[in-house]
Amino acid sequence: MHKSASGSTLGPGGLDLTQAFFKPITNAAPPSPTKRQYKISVIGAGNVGMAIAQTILTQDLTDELVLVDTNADKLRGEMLDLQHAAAFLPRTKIQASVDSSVTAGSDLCIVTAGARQIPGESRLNLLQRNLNLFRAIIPPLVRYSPDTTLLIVSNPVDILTYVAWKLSGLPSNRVIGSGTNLDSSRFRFLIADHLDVNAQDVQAYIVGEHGDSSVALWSSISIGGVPVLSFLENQQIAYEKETLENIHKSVVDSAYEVIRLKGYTSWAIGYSVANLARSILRDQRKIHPVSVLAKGFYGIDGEVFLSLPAQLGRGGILGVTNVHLNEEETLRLTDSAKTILEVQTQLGI
Ligand SMILES: NC(=O)C1=CN([C@@H]2O[C@H](COP(=O)(O)OP(=O)(O)OC[C@H]3O[C@@H](n4cnc5c(N)ncnc54)[C@H](O)[C@@H]3O)[C@@H](O)[C@H]2O)C=CC1
Ligand SMILES: CC(=O)C(=O)O
Repeated sequence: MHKSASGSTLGPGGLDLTQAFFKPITNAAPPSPTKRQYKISVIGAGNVGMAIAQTILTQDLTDELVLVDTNADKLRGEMLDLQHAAAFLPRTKIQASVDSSVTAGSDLCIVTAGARQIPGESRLNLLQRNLNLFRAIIPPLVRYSPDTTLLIVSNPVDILTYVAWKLSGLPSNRVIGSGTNLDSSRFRFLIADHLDVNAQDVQAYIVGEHGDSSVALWSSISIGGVPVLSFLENQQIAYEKETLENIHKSVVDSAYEVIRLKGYTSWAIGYSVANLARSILRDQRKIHPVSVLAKGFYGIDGEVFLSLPAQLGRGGILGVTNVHLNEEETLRLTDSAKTILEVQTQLGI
C-alpha cells in the first residue's frame, strides 16, 4: 500500500482504497476554510521527552507530533508504541527521525535532549555536556522552522535557554525556558497540602533560577483571592518564618529526592511543558513563571535568562508581569541572577 498525491491510500494495481471504502457524497458543500494545523517537535525522546509527548497527545494539543533523537532504535520503538495507541487518542500524525529535517514547519520545538543529573549532582554540572549538544541541535531546528518558538527543557535550563537564544538568532520572545513553571507547581502542591486546600486555588510563584538559587515569592501568595501573609498579619495570626523556609527548601530538594528514588523526574515536567505548549499554541495569554531574558526587569542588568511570571501566547512571551517583590525577594532574585551569570560568563558565547 502507498499514498497517492492527494493523500488517499492506493492498493495493488493503483486501486484507490479511500474511494473504495467511502462513497463520495453528492452535492456536498465545499469544505469550510481549513482549521489551523499545529506541529510540535520534541527533541530528545528520553524520559522527559516521552512524558511531554504523551501528555501533548492525551491533551489533543497538536495535529502533528515529531520526535527526534540520536538513538534510532529507541526512537522508532517509542514512535511505534505511541502510534499503537491511535484507537484511544485524538487523531494525531506521529513521526520520528534521527534527521532534524523532519521537524520542518514546526510551530513549537521542545528541546529535552541531553545529559541528566545522577543522584546528588546539581543541574549546573550538566552545562558543558549539554552545551556541546545544543551547538549541534539548535541551528538546524531554526533553519527548518524559522517561525518556530523554542521551548527549552534540558538542564541547566536557564543557561541553555540563553545558549539557544544566541545560537538560534531568534528574537528573545520566541525562546523560552520551562524554568520554574515546575518548581511553582511543586510549591503550590506543598502549600495546598499544608493547608488542605486545592493546589489550583493557590496562586504562588517560584522565580529566578530553576535550581538551587530559586526564590519563593511569599509576599504575593494568595489562596482563593486572599493574600495569605498580609491576611495573617492583619489578623495577628503568628506564623513561623522557618515553616516558610522549610517549604521552599522542600521545593528545591524535590528533584534531588525524586532522582534519588526513581533515577529521573518525568511526569510533573511532562504536565508542566504541555501546559506551556497549550498557552503558546492556543494563545491562552496565561501567566506562567518561565525562563525569559530578564535584562531590565527588577533591576537585573545583564543578558541572563531566569524565571519571571510572564504572559504566554502565539507570539511566545507577550510580556512580564509586574508582581510586587519585597526587599528580601528582590535581593534574592538579584543573587540568583548573579549565580547564573557567573557560570554563563565562562561559556564564551
Ligand atoms: N527543566 C526541567 O524542569 C527539567 C529538565 N530535565 C532535563 O531534561 C533532560 C533530559 O532528561 P531525561 O529525559 O531524563 O534524560 P534521558 O537520558 O532519558 O534522555 C535524553 C535523550 O536525549 C537524547 N539525545 C542525546 N543527544 C541528542 C541529540 N544530539 N539530539 C537528539 N537527542 C539526543 C538521548 O538519546 C536520550 O534519549 C536533562 O538535561 C534533564 O536534566 C529533566 C526534568 C525536568
Ligand atoms: C530534573 C529537574 O530539573 C527537575 O525535576 O526539576
